[in-house]
Amino acid sequence: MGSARIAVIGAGAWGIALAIQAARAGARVHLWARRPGTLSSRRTLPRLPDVSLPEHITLSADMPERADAILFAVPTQHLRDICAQVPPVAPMIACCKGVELSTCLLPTQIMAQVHPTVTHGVLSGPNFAHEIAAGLPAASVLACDSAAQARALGDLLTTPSFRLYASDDPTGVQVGGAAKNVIAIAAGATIGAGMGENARAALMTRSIAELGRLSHALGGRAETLSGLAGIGDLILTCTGGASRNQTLGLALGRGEPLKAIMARGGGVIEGVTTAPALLELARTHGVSVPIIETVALLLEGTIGLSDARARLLNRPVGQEFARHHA
Ligand SMILES: NC(=O)c1ccc[n+]([C@@H]2O[C@H](COP(=O)([O-])OP(=O)(O)OC[C@H]3O[C@@H](n4cnc5c(N)ncnc54)[C@H](O)[C@@H]3O)[C@@H](O)[C@H]2O)c1
Ligand SMILES: O=P(O)(O)OC[C@H](O)CO
Repeated sequence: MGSARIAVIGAGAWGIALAIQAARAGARVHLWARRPGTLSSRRTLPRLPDVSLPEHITLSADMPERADAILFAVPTQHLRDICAQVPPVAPMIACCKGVELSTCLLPTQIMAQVHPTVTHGVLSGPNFAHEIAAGLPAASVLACDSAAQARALGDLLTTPSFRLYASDDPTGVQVGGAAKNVIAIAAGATIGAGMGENARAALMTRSIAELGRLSHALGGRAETLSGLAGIGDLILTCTGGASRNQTLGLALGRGEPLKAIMARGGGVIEGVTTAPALLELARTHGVSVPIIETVALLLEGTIGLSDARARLLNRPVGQEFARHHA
């Protein structure tokens, strides 16, 4: 059998990094861009200034006609529209991290509605695009309903520097990927407002309980949140300086208005649209998510920073882990 054919849909920072990684793993790569424009001529993106797209990666505004796997690296809010333009010729893997605001659906659920006949999976974990593009060591998770299918798809992208672990819990993996962006906004705001690193560590740790409850209520597993797509990505996004979500939180914590921060651009900041969607999802399932709720209220302007701080600090202090009853 010849080399695998991988289609990457979306030529932003993450799409380019994934295309480079797929080529590094030996695949023939078709990278779809909405507007190839200057990327075609210069083979580089302002958001990834040290990276140039290898010539053997095909960059095109045409959708792929054949592939062994199709990776979607587009903003979650546009996944449905873009997915509908892609022919269902291969398993589809969501590489975006978020929840659709209009439906409260996770990326694989959106893809399953649009193209019910193909396999759906998700790739998520602690991965900054510029480091993956540079070939620095990293690990991530590829989840499908079937672990064997996840393993087979993961093998298409795995190299010694990019270790893809298989999971059969796409729901837990997607809750982790979506929610860590919201928690990173809170973590940034904690630091920006001068509350200190102890506070940030407490917030990150307590969020794991929140995300575990949500995953469980949606049919996923709480333990998935202790893996790469949960705690792993939470650590990276809440503490790594390159995170857009954390950077937005830092500015909010310093008192900058959301509108002014968003006007600066700098790429998609998924936590802003995901916070209200996750909150609605949690309310629908009767799950208590105080950190996510506080971020959502802060972003919509219903509460200010001092109210946000008070909401979290004035909650009753309970038992850290409730004993499980048989
Ligand atoms: N950048 C990272 O380090 C990284 C890592 C892992 C996952 N992700 C996830 O990947 C997804 C994409 O992030 P990114 O960093 O590549 O973003 P980016 O801002 O670099 O690029 C966004 C991409 O979406 C496309 N796009 C923008 N608006 C659109 C619209 N209206 N309709 C259709 N397409 C549109 C752009 O053309 C571009 O290809 C997000 O869900 C993000 O959370 C990013
Ligand atoms: O820059 P962020 O905050 O969107 O985070 C990027 C990746 O999701 C980190 O895994």
